[in-house]
Amino acid sequence: MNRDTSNSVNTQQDFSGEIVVSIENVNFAYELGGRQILSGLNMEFRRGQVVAVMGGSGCGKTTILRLIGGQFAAQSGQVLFEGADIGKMNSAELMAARRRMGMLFQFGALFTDLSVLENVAFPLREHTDLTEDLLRSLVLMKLNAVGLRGARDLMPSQISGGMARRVALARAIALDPPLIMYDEPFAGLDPISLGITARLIRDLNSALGATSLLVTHDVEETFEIADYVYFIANGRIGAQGTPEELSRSTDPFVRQFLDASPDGPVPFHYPGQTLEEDFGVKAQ
Ligand SMILES: Nc1ncnc2c1ncn2[C@@H]1O[C@H](COP(=O)(O)OP(=O)(O)OP(=O)(O)O)[C@@H](O)[C@H]1O
Repeated sequence: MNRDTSNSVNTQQDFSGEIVVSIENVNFAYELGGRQILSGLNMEFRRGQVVAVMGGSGCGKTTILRLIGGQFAAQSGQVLFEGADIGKMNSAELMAARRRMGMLFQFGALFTDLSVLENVAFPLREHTDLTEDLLRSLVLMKLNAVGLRGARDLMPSQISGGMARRVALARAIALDPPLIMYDEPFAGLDPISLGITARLIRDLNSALGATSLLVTHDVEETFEIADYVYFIANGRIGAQGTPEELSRSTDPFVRQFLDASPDGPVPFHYPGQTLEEDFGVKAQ
């Protein structure tokens, strides 16, 4: 399937916030493997928005986060963060840009030998010269925001998975970043923790006046909190729109996702050799 935005759910983003991240005509392939992962990709992330990036396994969602974080550079096109081209930054500029991005990785690992308080203090100790008193107050404010001020002295082994995710969230926002990127923030959470985490992502984004970029498979929770959703397929935007627009869509690609159907335009097989080439038989 080879789609672009022009034949997908046809909407214009009408959010007034300034553009924080802009992905313009990006083409990307990893050196290893050589397969084209992103092809002429265009996306915009505006201030104040919670934007979800969804799509099948291996379609390139995490790769998009890596290009924004500057871990990899696009072969062509631009990834702009606050107007500056991430791919052209030197290492000092990249470090400064990354300080303005909060990142919560899949299963947001905490440092197991540091207390909850010290986990959240970590980025502040790394990047600022705050006095101990000020640092402690800031950390307690972040822990308060995620409802875990009382858990400050516990070690990661003493808290639940849902609580650990909230501590990781507090750590991701410790430096008040204008951009927060979440890679599968709901993975492995029970339904209650999942709901709490989703609501926190929305509330923290509003409280910080930030932009949140969410890579996720969880349609229901995501559609509750996102302002805008991009569906990726074959390295391009397969569909985009507000959750309301997408929910009403009859596009087979969108429906396959929303209805979680195994059959549809999104292929089950990773691209590769044909059955005939591998087994010497013709597929029926
Ligand atoms: N460092 C790497 N080197 C080579 N290929 C890679 C590398 N990282 C990812 N890939 C490949 O790039 C493609 C996109 O990977 P990516 O992790 O961005 O997908 P994804 O949409 O986040 O998938 P999932 O939802 O399963 O996490 C995959 O086919 C993967 O095998």
